[in-house]
Amino acid sequence: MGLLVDGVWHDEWYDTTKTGGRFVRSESRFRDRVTADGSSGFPAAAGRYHLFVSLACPWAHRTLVYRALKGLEEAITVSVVDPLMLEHGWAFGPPGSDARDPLTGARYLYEVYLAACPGLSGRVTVPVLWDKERRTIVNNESGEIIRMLNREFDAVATRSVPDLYPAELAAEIDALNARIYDTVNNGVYKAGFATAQDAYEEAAEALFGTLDWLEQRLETRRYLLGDRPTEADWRLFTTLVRFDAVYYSHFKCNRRQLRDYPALWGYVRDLYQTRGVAGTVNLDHIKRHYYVSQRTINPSQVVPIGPGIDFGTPHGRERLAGD
Ligand SMILES: N[C@@H](CCC(=O)N[C@@H](CS)C(=O)NCC(=O)O)C(=O)O
Repeated sequence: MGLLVDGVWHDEWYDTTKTGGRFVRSESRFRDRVTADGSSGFPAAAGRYHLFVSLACPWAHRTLVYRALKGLEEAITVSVVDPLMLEHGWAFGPPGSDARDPLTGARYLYEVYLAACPGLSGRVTVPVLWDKERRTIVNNESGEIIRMLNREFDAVATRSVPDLYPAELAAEIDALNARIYDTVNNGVYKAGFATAQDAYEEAAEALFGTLDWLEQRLETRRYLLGDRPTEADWRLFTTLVRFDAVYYSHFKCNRRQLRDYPALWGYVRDLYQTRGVAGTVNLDHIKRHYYVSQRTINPSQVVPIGPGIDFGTPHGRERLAGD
């Protein structure tokens, strides 16, 4: 865990002293776009772009879900970092190894950031969308990368899926995303990284307020916006699939488990069983990343043995008509 300051890596944990014990996520730095027509300077093409991901990370996971849904596995290559994020940040091999990323030769992800921008200051996060031709980072904001994967790569996608951000639903998706980002996707981190009781309680109460609200919504709708999944569902999915294994215990989000919510529990299994998605979920990386890397929360670095979760059991949600 750490960050770059003027191109030099510093090993330090998030500083919450100036924010009343509250975790404040920093803005992503690289915000260019790949476009189908190339007007942005980054034209969509098979084999040109690469994703750096962690299988543990819910933000990176979004990009892997889209890549699988759209059949972009051949067109967009991937490097997976080691699940442990320790003193050098994300690394391409386990601690102490000399493993290097086959594409860039880097040992640590911060070297990839420095290749794109020497002298950079800021956090080194996954996912990263990398352009092999210009040898630079196009974008490191998952919400933007999935929008590109949704539309811009259609000429090279091998599976056709309905638009996940259709114009007629865009406003509703944006509104759902805003609440879900603040209280659920980032909400679990705000609860888990809080270093003050009030900051923790505020985040945890808001999180369960939204989960109760989503539970009600999903009692009558198969997906958040009706009878087919959209971007809002996939953004929620990557947090929910980690909930009982890490957020419930490690991040103290323990008023209820996901499995105590009948609709949400069926919903997450429904999404998990969507073609291609199960292969993007790696509970071993997820558990090891959080429990071992985040030593301020779990100093012993012991990884719990449970819970036993089977996302493959029948969910019965086909019977729900959209509204
Ligand atoms: N806003 C970013 C957030 C990505 C992010 O925070 N990723 C985490 C992993 S779950 C990370 O790499 N953290 C490293 C750090 O904060 O130093 C996105 O959605 O792409």
